[in-house]
Amino acid sequence: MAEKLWRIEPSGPLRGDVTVRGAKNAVSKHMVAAMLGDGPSTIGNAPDVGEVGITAGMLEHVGMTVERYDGDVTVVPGPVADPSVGKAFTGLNRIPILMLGPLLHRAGEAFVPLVGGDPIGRRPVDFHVDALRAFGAEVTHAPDGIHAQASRLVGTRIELPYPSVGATETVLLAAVRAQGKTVIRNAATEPEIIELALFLQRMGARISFAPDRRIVVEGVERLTGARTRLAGDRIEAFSYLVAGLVTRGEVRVHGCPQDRLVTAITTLTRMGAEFEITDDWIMASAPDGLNPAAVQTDTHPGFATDWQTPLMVLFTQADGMSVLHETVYENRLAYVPALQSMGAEIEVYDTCLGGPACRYHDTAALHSAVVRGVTKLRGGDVTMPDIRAGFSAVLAAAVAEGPSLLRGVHHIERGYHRPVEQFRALGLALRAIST
Ligand SMILES: CC(=O)N[C@H]1[C@@H](OP(=O)(O)OP(=O)(O)OC[C@H]2O[C@@H](n3ccc(=O)[nH]c3=O)[C@H](O)[C@@H]2O)O[C@H](CO)[C@@H](O)[C@@H]1O
Ligand SMILES: C=C(OP(=O)(O)O)C(=O)O
Repeated sequence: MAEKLWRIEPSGPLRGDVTVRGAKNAVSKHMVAAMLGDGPSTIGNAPDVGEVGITAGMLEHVGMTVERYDGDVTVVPGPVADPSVGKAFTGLNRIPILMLGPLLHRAGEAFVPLVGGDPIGRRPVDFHVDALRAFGAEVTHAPDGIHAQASRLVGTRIELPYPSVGATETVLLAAVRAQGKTVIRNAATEPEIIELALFLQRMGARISFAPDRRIVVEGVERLTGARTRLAGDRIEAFSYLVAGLVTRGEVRVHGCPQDRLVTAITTLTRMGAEFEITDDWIMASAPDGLNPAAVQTDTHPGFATDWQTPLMVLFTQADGMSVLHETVYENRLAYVPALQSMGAEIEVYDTCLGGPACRYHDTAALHSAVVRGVTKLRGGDVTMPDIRAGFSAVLAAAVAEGPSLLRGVHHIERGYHRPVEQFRALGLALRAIST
Protein backbone atom coordinates (compact mmCIF):
# COMPACT_ATOMS: atom_id res chain seq x y z
CA MET A 1 0.00 0.00 0.00
CA ALA A 2 1.24 3.52 -0.79
CA GLU A 3 2.71 5.37 2.18
CA LYS A 4 1.72 8.98 2.72
CA LEU A 5 4.45 11.31 3.94
CA TRP A 6 4.68 15.01 4.68
CA ARG A 7 7.83 16.92 3.82
CA ILE A 8 8.11 20.13 5.81
CA GLU A 9 10.64 22.88 5.11
CA PRO A 10 11.56 25.66 7.54
CA SER A 11 8.97 28.36 6.86
CA GLY A 12 9.38 31.12 9.45
CA PRO A 13 6.52 32.43 11.58
CA LEU A 14 3.09 30.88 10.94
CA ARG A 15 0.44 33.57 10.56
CA GLY A 16 -3.14 33.76 9.47
CA ASP A 17 -6.62 32.43 10.07
CA VAL A 18 -7.84 28.93 10.80
CA THR A 19 -11.45 27.82 11.29
CA VAL A 20 -12.00 24.72 13.38
CA ARG A 21 -15.03 22.50 13.03
CA GLY A 22 -16.56 20.04 15.52
CA ALA A 23 -14.27 17.55 17.21
CA LYS A 24 -13.71 14.11 15.71
CA ASN A 25 -14.84 12.48 18.95
CA ALA A 26 -17.92 14.67 19.26
CA VAL A 27 -19.24 13.93 15.79
CA SER A 28 -18.80 10.17 16.23
CA LYS A 29 -20.57 10.16 19.58
CA HIS A 30 -23.48 12.24 18.30
CA MET A 31 -23.81 9.73 15.46
CA VAL A 32 -24.06 6.91 18.01
CA ALA A 33 -26.60 8.89 20.06
CA ALA A 34 -28.66 9.39 16.90
CA MET A 35 -29.13 5.60 16.75
CA LEU A 36 -31.49 6.00 19.74
CA GLY A 37 -33.96 8.25 17.90
CA ASP A 38 -37.17 7.31 16.10
CA GLY A 39 -36.32 9.57 13.18
CA PRO A 40 -33.35 11.15 11.38
CA SER A 41 -30.85 13.36 13.21
CA THR A 42 -28.46 15.85 11.63
CA ILE A 43 -25.13 16.87 13.11
CA GLY A 44 -23.79 20.08 11.59
CA ASN A 45 -20.28 21.59 11.46
CA ALA A 46 -18.76 18.13 11.22
CA PRO A 47 -15.10 18.00 10.23
CA ASP A 48 -13.74 16.25 7.12
CA VAL A 49 -11.78 13.62 9.00
CA GLY A 50 -11.09 9.91 8.70
CA GLU A 51 -12.85 9.23 12.00
CA VAL A 52 -16.28 10.14 10.59
CA GLY A 53 -15.90 7.60 7.77
CA ILE A 54 -14.90 4.88 10.24
CA THR A 55 -17.88 5.55 12.50
CA ALA A 56 -20.27 5.84 9.55
CA GLY A 57 -19.08 2.41 8.39
CA MET A 58 -19.89 0.93 11.80
CA LEU A 59 -23.37 2.44 11.91
CA GLU A 60 -24.12 1.32 8.35
CA HIS A 61 -22.92 -2.17 9.18
CA VAL A 62 -25.58 -2.53 11.88
CA GLY A 63 -28.33 -1.14 9.65
CA MET A 64 -28.36 2.65 10.04
CA THR A 65 -28.15 4.98 7.04
CA VAL A 66 -25.56 7.75 7.16
CA GLU A 67 -25.52 10.65 4.72
CA ARG A 68 -22.73 13.23 4.60
CA TYR A 69 -23.15 16.53 2.82
CA ASP A 70 -21.10 19.71 3.20
CA GLY A 71 -20.37 19.44 6.94
CA ASP A 72 -23.73 17.86 7.82
CA VAL A 73 -23.87 14.24 8.91
CA THR A 74 -27.38 12.79 8.91
CA VAL A 75 -28.12 9.50 10.60
CA VAL A 76 -31.34 7.75 9.66
CA PRO A 77 -31.98 5.00 12.19
CA GLY A 78 -33.39 1.80 10.73
CA PRO A 79 -34.12 -1.68 12.00
CA VAL A 80 -30.94 -3.30 13.33
CA ALA A 81 -29.89 -5.56 10.47
CA ASP A 82 -27.00 -7.08 12.41
CA PRO A 83 -26.41 -6.32 16.12
CA SER A 84 -22.76 -7.20 15.66
CA VAL A 85 -20.37 -4.37 14.76
CA GLY A 86 -18.18 -6.25 12.29
CA LYS A 87 -14.76 -7.55 13.22
CA ALA A 88 -13.47 -5.57 10.24
CA PHE A 89 -13.74 -2.54 12.58
CA THR A 90 -11.41 -4.03 15.19
CA GLY A 91 -9.00 -1.47 16.59
CA LEU A 92 -9.98 1.38 14.27
CA ASN A 93 -11.24 3.75 16.97
CA ARG A 94 -12.89 3.71 20.42
CA ILE A 95 -16.47 4.15 19.23
CA PRO A 96 -17.70 0.49 19.19
CA ILE A 97 -17.84 0.28 23.00
CA LEU A 98 -20.25 3.25 22.99
CA MET A 99 -22.56 1.41 20.60
CA LEU A 100 -23.34 -1.33 23.13
CA GLY A 101 -26.05 0.67 24.95
CA PRO A 102 -27.89 1.86 21.81
CA LEU A 103 -27.71 -1.63 20.25
CA LEU A 104 -29.10 -3.21 23.42
CA HIS A 105 -31.99 -0.73 23.39
CA ARG A 106 -32.73 -1.38 19.76
CA ALA A 107 -31.99 -5.10 19.41
CA GLY A 108 -31.60 -6.62 22.88
CA GLU A 109 -28.20 -8.00 21.94
CA ALA A 110 -24.88 -6.69 20.68
CA PHE A 111 -21.34 -7.62 19.79
CA VAL A 112 -18.57 -5.06 19.47
CA PRO A 113 -14.99 -5.76 18.38
CA LEU A 114 -11.96 -4.79 20.45
CA VAL A 115 -11.62 -1.03 20.45
CA GLY A 116 -8.54 0.83 19.29
CA GLY A 117 -7.73 4.47 19.61
CA ASP A 118 -4.29 5.86 20.18
CA PRO A 119 -1.69 3.68 21.94
CA ILE A 120 -1.20 6.15 24.79
CA GLY A 121 -1.87 3.80 27.69
CA ARG A 122 -3.60 0.56 28.57
CA ARG A 123 -7.04 2.10 28.07
CA PRO A 124 -9.20 -0.72 29.49
CA VAL A 125 -13.00 -0.69 29.13
CA ASP A 126 -13.82 -2.15 32.55
CA PHE A 127 -15.85 0.90 33.68
CA HIS A 128 -18.06 0.59 30.57
CA VAL A 129 -18.61 -3.14 31.13
CA ASP A 130 -19.30 -2.77 34.87
CA ALA A 131 -21.78 0.03 34.15
CA LEU A 132 -23.70 -1.98 31.55
CA ARG A 133 -23.87 -4.90 33.98
CA ALA A 134 -25.32 -2.52 36.58
CA PHE A 135 -28.10 -1.71 34.07
CA GLY A 136 -28.87 -5.45 34.01
CA ALA A 137 -27.05 -6.43 30.82
CA GLU A 138 -25.29 -9.76 30.60
CA VAL A 139 -21.84 -8.89 29.29
CA THR A 140 -19.20 -11.45 28.33
CA HIS A 141 -15.69 -11.00 27.01
CA ALA A 142 -14.55 -12.97 23.96
CA PRO A 143 -11.01 -12.97 22.53
CA ASP A 144 -12.21 -10.79 19.65
CA GLY A 145 -14.66 -8.47 21.41
CA ILE A 146 -17.55 -8.10 23.81
CA HIS A 147 -21.02 -9.71 23.71
CA ALA A 148 -23.96 -8.18 25.56
CA GLN A 149 -27.60 -9.11 26.00
CA ALA A 150 -30.51 -7.45 27.80
CA SER A 151 -34.24 -7.62 27.27
CA ARG A 152 -34.54 -4.21 28.99
CA LEU A 153 -31.95 -1.93 30.59
CA VAL A 154 -33.01 -0.75 34.04
CA GLY A 155 -31.86 2.53 35.63
CA THR A 156 -29.24 2.20 38.32
CA ARG A 157 -26.72 4.00 40.54
CA ILE A 158 -23.18 4.05 39.21
CA GLU A 159 -20.05 5.49 40.76
CA LEU A 160 -17.17 5.66 38.31
CA PRO A 161 -13.76 4.88 39.82
CA TYR A 162 -12.33 7.77 37.73
CA PRO A 163 -14.26 10.43 35.77
CA SER A 164 -13.82 8.67 32.44
CA VAL A 165 -15.15 10.51 29.40
CA GLY A 166 -16.05 7.36 27.48
CA ALA A 167 -17.60 5.53 30.43
CA THR A 168 -19.73 8.57 31.30
CA GLU A 169 -20.97 8.54 27.70
CA THR A 170 -21.69 4.80 27.84
CA VAL A 171 -23.80 5.41 30.94
CA LEU A 172 -25.64 8.36 29.36
CA LEU A 173 -26.37 6.41 26.17
CA ALA A 174 -27.71 3.49 28.21
CA ALA A 175 -29.60 5.58 30.78
CA VAL A 176 -31.63 7.85 28.50
CA ARG A 177 -33.91 5.00 27.39
CA ALA A 178 -33.54 2.71 30.42
CA GLN A 179 -36.48 1.99 32.66
CA GLY A 180 -36.41 4.39 35.62
CA LYS A 181 -33.76 6.65 37.06
CA THR A 182 -29.97 6.49 36.77
CA VAL A 183 -27.53 8.43 38.92
CA ILE A 184 -23.89 8.69 37.80
CA ARG A 185 -21.40 9.75 40.46
CA ASN A 186 -17.87 10.91 39.66
CA ALA A 187 -18.98 11.59 36.07
CA ALA A 188 -16.74 13.33 33.54
CA THR A 189 -17.78 16.92 32.83
CA GLU A 190 -15.74 17.68 29.69
CA PRO A 191 -17.45 20.14 27.30
CA GLU A 192 -17.96 17.24 24.90
CA ILE A 193 -20.05 15.45 27.57
CA ILE A 194 -22.25 18.50 28.03
CA GLU A 195 -22.55 18.86 24.25
CA LEU A 196 -23.69 15.22 23.93
CA ALA A 197 -26.13 15.61 26.83
CA LEU A 198 -27.64 18.71 25.19
CA PHE A 199 -28.14 16.76 21.97
CA LEU A 200 -29.80 13.93 23.88
CA GLN A 201 -32.02 16.50 25.61
CA ARG A 202 -33.09 17.78 22.17
CA MET A 203 -33.97 14.18 21.32
CA GLY A 204 -36.25 14.11 24.38
CA ALA A 205 -33.94 12.76 27.11
CA ARG A 206 -34.33 13.92 30.71
CA ILE A 207 -30.86 14.71 32.03
CA SER A 208 -29.88 16.92 34.98
CA PHE A 209 -26.41 17.96 36.05
CA ALA A 210 -26.02 18.08 39.81
CA PRO A 211 -23.08 19.42 41.87
CA ASP A 212 -20.05 17.25 42.58
CA ARG A 213 -19.83 15.41 39.27
CA ARG A 214 -23.28 13.86 39.61
CA ILE A 215 -25.59 13.35 36.62
CA VAL A 216 -29.19 12.23 37.00
CA VAL A 217 -31.07 10.68 34.08
CA GLU A 218 -34.75 9.75 34.08
CA GLY A 219 -35.25 7.16 31.37
CA VAL A 220 -37.90 7.72 28.69
CA GLU A 221 -39.66 5.23 26.39
CA ARG A 222 -38.71 6.90 23.14
CA LEU A 223 -36.47 9.59 21.68
CA THR A 224 -36.96 11.55 18.48
CA GLY A 225 -34.40 12.68 15.92
CA ALA A 226 -32.80 16.12 16.46
CA ARG A 227 -30.53 18.66 14.78
CA THR A 228 -27.44 20.25 16.25
CA ARG A 229 -24.38 22.21 15.23
CA LEU A 230 -21.15 21.12 16.90
CA ALA A 231 -18.94 23.71 18.57
CA GLY A 232 -15.37 23.99 17.26
CA ASP A 233 -12.79 21.50 18.51
CA ARG A 234 -10.91 22.89 21.53
CA ILE A 235 -7.97 20.53 20.94
CA GLU A 236 -7.52 21.68 17.37
CA ALA A 237 -8.01 25.32 18.38
CA PHE A 238 -5.30 25.11 21.04
CA SER A 239 -2.95 23.28 18.67
CA TYR A 240 -3.15 26.02 16.02
CA LEU A 241 -2.75 28.80 18.61
CA VAL A 242 0.46 27.04 19.67
CA ALA A 243 1.52 26.72 16.01
CA GLY A 244 1.57 30.51 15.89
CA LEU A 245 3.32 30.93 19.24
CA VAL A 246 6.00 28.31 18.71
CA THR A 247 7.09 29.83 15.38
CA ARG A 248 6.93 33.41 16.77
CA GLY A 249 3.97 34.08 14.50
CA GLU A 250 0.31 34.79 15.22
CA VAL A 251 -2.63 32.51 14.44
CA ARG A 252 -6.24 33.61 14.69
CA VAL A 253 -8.56 30.69 15.41
CA HIS A 254 -12.25 30.95 14.52
CA GLY A 255 -15.05 28.65 15.61
CA CYS A 256 -14.07 27.53 19.11
CA PRO A 257 -15.87 29.25 22.00
CA GLN A 258 -13.60 30.85 24.60
CA ASP A 259 -15.23 28.93 27.46
CA ARG A 260 -13.79 25.69 26.08
CA LEU A 261 -10.26 27.09 26.33
CA VAL A 262 -10.21 28.86 29.70
CA THR A 263 -7.44 26.75 31.27
CA ALA A 264 -5.45 26.64 28.04
CA ILE A 265 -5.56 30.42 27.59
CA THR A 266 -4.51 31.05 31.19
CA THR A 267 -1.65 28.55 30.91
CA LEU A 268 -0.34 30.22 27.75
CA THR A 269 -0.82 33.68 29.29
CA ARG A 270 1.34 32.62 32.27
CA MET A 271 4.00 31.66 29.75
CA GLY A 272 3.95 35.16 28.32
CA ALA A 273 1.47 34.82 25.45
CA GLU A 274 -0.75 37.79 24.67
CA PHE A 275 -4.33 37.15 23.60
CA GLU A 276 -6.94 39.02 21.66
CA ILE A 277 -10.34 37.43 22.16
CA THR A 278 -13.66 38.26 20.50
CA ASP A 279 -16.94 36.39 20.22
CA ASP A 280 -15.79 35.07 16.84
CA TRP A 281 -12.09 34.36 17.15
CA ILE A 282 -9.10 34.00 19.47
CA MET A 283 -5.60 35.14 18.55
CA ALA A 284 -2.32 34.57 20.41
CA SER A 285 1.15 36.01 19.99
CA ALA A 286 4.31 36.23 22.10
CA PRO A 287 6.23 39.30 20.96
CA ASP A 288 8.54 39.18 24.02
CA GLY A 289 9.23 35.43 23.94
CA LEU A 290 7.97 32.70 26.25
CA ASN A 291 8.61 31.76 29.88
CA PRO A 292 8.80 28.18 31.12
CA ALA A 293 5.94 26.64 33.14
CA ALA A 294 4.94 23.64 35.25
CA VAL A 295 1.76 22.04 33.93
CA GLN A 296 -0.17 18.96 34.98
CA THR A 297 -2.76 17.36 32.70
CA ASP A 298 -6.07 16.53 34.28
CA THR A 299 -9.77 15.92 33.75
CA HIS A 300 -11.92 18.95 32.92
CA PRO A 301 -11.68 21.76 33.93
CA GLY A 302 -7.97 21.01 34.28
CA PHE A 303 -5.41 21.16 31.49
CA ALA A 304 -6.58 18.56 28.94
CA THR A 305 -4.26 15.67 28.15
CA ASP A 306 -4.94 16.18 24.42
CA TRP A 307 -3.36 19.66 24.69
CA GLN A 308 -0.18 18.20 26.12
CA THR A 309 1.77 17.36 22.95
CA PRO A 310 1.77 20.84 21.36
CA LEU A 311 2.60 22.30 24.76
CA MET A 312 5.68 20.07 24.95
CA VAL A 313 7.04 21.56 21.71
CA LEU A 314 6.23 25.03 22.99
CA PHE A 315 8.26 24.24 26.13
CA THR A 316 11.31 23.58 23.91
CA GLN A 317 11.02 27.20 22.74
CA ALA A 318 10.40 28.77 26.19
CA ASP A 319 13.38 30.29 27.96
CA GLY A 320 14.20 27.96 30.91
CA MET A 321 13.16 24.64 32.47
CA SER A 322 9.53 23.52 32.12
CA VAL A 323 7.86 20.57 33.76
CA LEU A 324 5.00 18.45 32.45
CA HIS A 325 3.10 15.89 34.54
CA GLU A 326 0.78 13.65 32.50
CA THR A 327 -1.85 12.18 34.84
CA VAL A 328 -4.49 10.83 32.45
CA TYR A 329 -2.56 8.28 30.35
CA GLU A 330 0.46 6.36 31.55
CA ASN A 331 2.13 6.13 28.14
CA ARG A 332 1.34 9.49 26.59
CA LEU A 333 4.97 10.61 26.59
CA ALA A 334 5.96 7.79 24.22
CA TYR A 335 6.49 10.32 21.43
CA VAL A 336 9.25 12.17 23.32
CA PRO A 337 12.09 10.16 21.65
CA ALA A 338 10.91 11.53 18.29
CA LEU A 339 11.30 15.11 19.59
CA GLN A 340 14.66 14.18 21.18
CA SER A 341 15.84 12.90 17.81
CA MET A 342 15.13 16.41 16.47
CA GLY A 343 17.29 17.95 19.21
CA ALA A 344 14.72 18.61 21.96
CA GLU A 345 16.24 18.49 25.45
CA ILE A 346 13.63 16.50 27.33
CA GLU A 347 14.13 14.05 30.20
CA VAL A 348 11.30 11.74 31.24
CA TYR A 349 10.70 10.37 34.75
CA ASP A 350 8.46 7.80 36.42
CA THR A 351 7.87 10.13 39.38
CA CYS A 352 5.09 12.72 39.71
CA LEU A 353 6.74 16.07 39.00
CA GLY A 354 5.02 19.44 38.96
CA GLY A 355 1.87 18.37 40.84
CA PRO A 356 0.49 16.01 43.50
CA ALA A 357 0.88 12.23 43.20
CA CYS A 358 -1.35 10.76 40.50
CA ARG A 359 -2.59 7.22 39.73
CA TYR A 360 0.80 6.41 38.19
CA HIS A 361 2.76 7.24 41.34
CA ASP A 362 4.86 4.22 42.33
CA THR A 363 4.62 2.67 38.86
CA ALA A 364 7.31 2.45 36.19
CA ALA A 365 5.27 4.63 33.82
CA LEU A 366 7.38 7.47 32.41
CA HIS A 367 4.75 10.17 32.82
CA SER A 368 6.65 13.32 33.86
CA ALA A 369 9.01 15.38 31.75
CA VAL A 370 11.50 18.15 32.28
CA VAL A 371 12.13 20.26 29.20
CA ARG A 372 14.99 22.70 28.67
CA GLY A 373 14.48 25.66 26.35
CA VAL A 374 15.24 27.48 24.18
CA THR A 375 16.54 24.66 21.98
CA LYS A 376 17.36 24.82 18.31
CA LEU A 377 15.54 21.88 16.79
CA ARG A 378 16.81 20.18 13.64
CA GLY A 379 14.76 18.55 10.89
CA GLY A 380 14.22 14.82 11.24
CA ASP A 381 12.71 11.71 9.71
CA VAL A 382 9.99 10.92 12.21
CA THR A 383 7.15 8.41 12.43
CA MET A 384 4.06 9.93 14.06
CA PRO A 385 2.76 7.37 16.58
CA ASP A 386 -0.67 8.89 17.21
CA ILE A 387 -2.87 11.85 16.38
CA ARG A 388 -1.74 14.42 18.97
CA ALA A 389 1.92 13.37 18.86
CA GLY A 390 1.58 13.76 15.10
CA PHE A 391 0.61 17.41 15.44
CA SER A 392 3.57 17.97 17.77
CA ALA A 393 5.89 16.51 15.13
CA VAL A 394 4.53 19.04 12.62
CA LEU A 395 5.18 21.87 15.08
CA ALA A 396 8.70 20.62 15.75
CA ALA A 397 9.32 20.42 12.01
CA ALA A 398 7.95 23.95 11.59
CA VAL A 399 10.53 25.44 14.00
CA ALA A 400 13.40 23.12 13.04
CA GLU A 401 16.40 24.06 10.96
CA GLY A 402 16.36 21.95 7.80
CA PRO A 403 13.67 19.84 6.21
CA SER A 404 11.72 17.07 7.96
CA LEU A 405 9.99 13.97 6.69
CA LEU A 406 6.97 12.89 8.71
CA ARG A 407 5.44 9.42 8.42
CA GLY A 408 2.12 8.14 9.81
CA VAL A 409 0.08 10.98 8.27
CA HIS A 410 -3.15 8.92 8.63
CA HIS A 411 -3.06 9.62 12.37
CA ILE A 412 -3.44 13.36 11.78
CA GLU A 413 -6.01 12.78 9.05
CA ARG A 414 -8.14 10.77 11.52
CA GLY A 415 -8.98 13.89 13.49
CA TYR A 416 -7.77 17.24 12.10
CA HIS A 417 -10.00 18.99 9.60
CA ARG A 418 -8.18 19.40 6.24
CA PRO A 419 -4.77 19.81 7.89
CA VAL A 420 -2.70 20.30 4.72
CA GLU A 421 -4.95 23.16 3.60
CA GLN A 422 -4.93 24.75 7.08
CA PHE A 423 -1.15 24.53 7.55
CA ARG A 424 -0.47 25.87 4.06
CA ALA A 425 -2.83 28.79 4.67
CA LEU A 426 -0.66 29.67 7.67
CA GLY A 427 2.45 29.65 5.50
CA LEU A 428 3.92 26.25 6.33
CA ALA A 429 5.91 24.79 3.46
CA LEU A 430 4.30 21.35 3.57
CA ARG A 431 4.34 18.93 0.69
CA ALA A 432 2.20 15.77 0.83
CA ILE A 433 3.97 12.87 -0.85
CA SER A 434 2.62 9.43 -1.69
CA THR A 435 5.25 6.73 -2.24
C1 LIG B 1 -12.75 8.95 21.59
C2 LIG B 1 -12.54 9.92 22.69
O1 LIG B 1 -13.45 10.60 23.13
N1 LIG B 1 -11.29 10.05 23.13
C3 LIG B 1 -11.02 10.98 24.21
C4 LIG B 1 -11.52 10.34 25.49
O2 LIG B 1 -10.90 9.06 25.59
P1 LIG B 1 -11.48 7.98 26.58
O3 LIG B 1 -12.94 8.14 26.72
O4 LIG B 1 -10.95 6.67 26.12
O5 LIG B 1 -10.75 8.42 27.92
P2 LIG B 1 -11.25 8.21 29.41
O6 LIG B 1 -11.63 9.51 29.98
O7 LIG B 1 -12.22 7.08 29.45
O8 LIG B 1 -9.90 7.72 30.11
C5 LIG B 1 -9.38 8.36 31.25
C6 LIG B 1 -8.63 7.36 32.08
O9 LIG B 1 -9.52 6.37 32.59
C7 LIG B 1 -9.05 5.07 32.33
N2 LIG B 1 -10.20 4.16 32.10
C8 LIG B 1 -11.20 4.55 31.27
C9 LIG B 1 -12.28 3.72 31.03
C10 LIG B 1 -12.31 2.46 31.66
O10 LIG B 1 -13.24 1.66 31.47
N3 LIG B 1 -11.28 2.10 32.49
C11 LIG B 1 -10.22 2.94 32.73
O11 LIG B 1 -9.31 2.59 33.49
C12 LIG B 1 -8.19 5.25 31.06
O12 LIG B 1 -7.26 4.21 30.91
C13 LIG B 1 -7.54 6.60 31.34
O13 LIG B 1 -6.43 6.43 32.18
O14 LIG B 1 -11.21 11.17 26.60
C14 LIG B 1 -9.81 11.37 26.79
C15 LIG B 1 -9.62 12.19 28.05
O15 LIG B 1 -10.13 13.48 27.87
C16 LIG B 1 -9.19 12.03 25.55
O16 LIG B 1 -7.78 12.02 25.71
C17 LIG B 1 -9.52 11.24 24.31
O17 LIG B 1 -9.14 12.00 23.18
C1 LIG C 1 -6.59 10.00 22.18
C2 LIG C 1 -7.35 10.53 21.23
O1 LIG C 1 -8.27 9.90 20.47
P1 LIG C 1 -8.82 8.43 20.68
O2 LIG C 1 -9.40 8.37 22.05
O3 LIG C 1 -9.81 8.29 19.59
O4 LIG C 1 -7.64 7.50 20.53
C3 LIG C 1 -7.29 11.96 20.90
O5 LIG C 1 -8.19 12.42 20.18
O6 LIG C 1 -6.35 12.64 21.33
